[in-house]
Amino acid sequence: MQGTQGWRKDERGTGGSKPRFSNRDRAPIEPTTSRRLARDLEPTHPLRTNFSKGAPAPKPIKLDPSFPPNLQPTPSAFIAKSQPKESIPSLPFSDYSLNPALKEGLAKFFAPSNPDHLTGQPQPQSPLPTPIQHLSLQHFLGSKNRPLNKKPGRKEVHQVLLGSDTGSGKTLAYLLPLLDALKRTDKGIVPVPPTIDDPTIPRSIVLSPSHELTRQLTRTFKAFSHGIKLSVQGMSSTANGTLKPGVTDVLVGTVRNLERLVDKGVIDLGKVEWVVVDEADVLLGPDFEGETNKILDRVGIPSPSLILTTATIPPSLIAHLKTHLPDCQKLLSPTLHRLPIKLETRFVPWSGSGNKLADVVHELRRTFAADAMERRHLNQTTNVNPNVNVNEDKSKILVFANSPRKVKALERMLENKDVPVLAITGEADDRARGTNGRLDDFLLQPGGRPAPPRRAGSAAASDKAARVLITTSLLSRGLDFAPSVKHVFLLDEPRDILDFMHRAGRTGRAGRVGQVTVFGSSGGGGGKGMFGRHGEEARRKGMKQWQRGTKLGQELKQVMARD
Ligand SMILES: Nc1ncnc2c1ncn2[C@@H]1O[C@H](COP(=O)(O)OP(=O)(O)OP(=O)(O)O)[C@@H](O)[C@H]1O
Repeated sequence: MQGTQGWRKDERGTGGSKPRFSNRDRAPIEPTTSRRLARDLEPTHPLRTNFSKGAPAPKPIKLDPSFPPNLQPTPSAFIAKSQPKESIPSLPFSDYSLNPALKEGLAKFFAPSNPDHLTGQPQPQSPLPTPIQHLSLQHFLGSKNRPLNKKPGRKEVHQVLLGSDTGSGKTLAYLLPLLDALKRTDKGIVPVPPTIDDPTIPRSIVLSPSHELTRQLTRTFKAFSHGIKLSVQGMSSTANGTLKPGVTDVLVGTVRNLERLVDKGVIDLGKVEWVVVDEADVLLGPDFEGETNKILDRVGIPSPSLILTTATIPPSLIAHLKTHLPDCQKLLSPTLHRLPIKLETRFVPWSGSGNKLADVVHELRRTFAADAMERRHLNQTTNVNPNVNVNEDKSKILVFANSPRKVKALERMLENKDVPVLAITGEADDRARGTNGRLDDFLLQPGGRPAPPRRAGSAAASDKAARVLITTSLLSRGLDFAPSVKHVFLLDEPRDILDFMHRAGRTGRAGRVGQVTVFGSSGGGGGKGMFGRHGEEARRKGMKQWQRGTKLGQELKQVMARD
């Protein structure tokens, strides 16, 4: 099983990064040493500012009529809780006051379904909670060391922001306390069996920005819901036929789908006790804020608990919190706004041949060849189980382009060269049809199990497995890609620093090694893109200096300082 190997040392056993070389004998790619992009910015993060009790009274806050009355700011605004100064302890999951069924669920979730592909050895059991999981579990549930002082019979209402880097386990950080709370307040009474015309009445809703993420989150929830005997439904498609009527404990869906079905009367939000806004920087950002607010507005219970999760905190989210959720507690892991620890960044200049796509294809092939050599070397030097088919774990590459046109162009080129490829853009017809289809070959399934088999005889089943997925930012949010996705290629420079972090963060997840390759950055020397001339500088001086000197670093600084 690959998915649950936890935060352990370099899996390749290579002892860290080594100098890599770009294609066709061009300039060497600098080894990257550290990925902590914003190390020196951390202390100035506005959300880390502690407002002591004696601080001057906050200015009056403007109310926003588009926001639900129950979530309007209150006079106690801006009394932000300070972050714990001590380092995050690493208690096992068993030390938190978590429902026993969830503890069992965790053991199963992390239990190896297969021995390690390469060695055939059993994999390490139950990893420790990640920092954000610790912060969340301690906040919501308490632990043996620091039990919570809960007043019996008093309704708990939470407003919490969970902020942590990509791939750091934010899903479980909210899933566990949510299911625990739903179980505690579950009355377990079904008064009258619902009829087919009755609406679906969720006790909690989990909002996600895309169908693909909705399906993946639903699977993760289902991995736990059976043991704890709670019901979970996912709005996996735009059709509403799959939703069961009556009370459901968790409903996962995109904001658009949810809004549509609430309008149609298929879903009734009158009993929602908990709202989770996953990818809160997007869903409460300019593109989705209106729709998300409308949903929050229609939640019937006056003060539902609210959990926001994010890997990046842009100014828009800071502004939203200040205006609408001033009492929201910020649980921020020390790794927030950093690239994952084992993610290596490379720059590959264009060859100057005028055919950029050919350069990309060349780099794809070079990368696959390098991975194959590495695997062969590993096979020879480690105790490989002869019964294991090492081909199963061939590496995959996720390519991001900025436009569907470019996605299509690269897809055509790869197909012409007989490279099996999967291309997904927002325009793809089948995105809304209820399954992730071939995308599942690239995604991690709960507990690291292999992707569900396709129906025999279907076109997808007979396809040669694709090892290249090309997409736009559509798939850059929240999706948990399989460990075999070892590389992310950025065909175009991302629009901004936050986009870069989300795209790059699809690999190097859960403490694994990964590599992000940025094309064209060091070739031009004066480019307008995010990396621009700093790419050249990076190549010359190495990554360390680049982190301090680039637009990337400056943008991040501005994001932090603006507030
Ligand atoms: N305590 C843990 N130890 C080891 N692996 C874990 C742990 N908790 C979660 N994981 C695994 O880490 C991976 C990433 O988790 P998850 O998708 O929740 O990250 P995330 O922080 O939500 O990322 P993103 O910001 O990209 O949405 C998952 O495969 C998950 O199973």
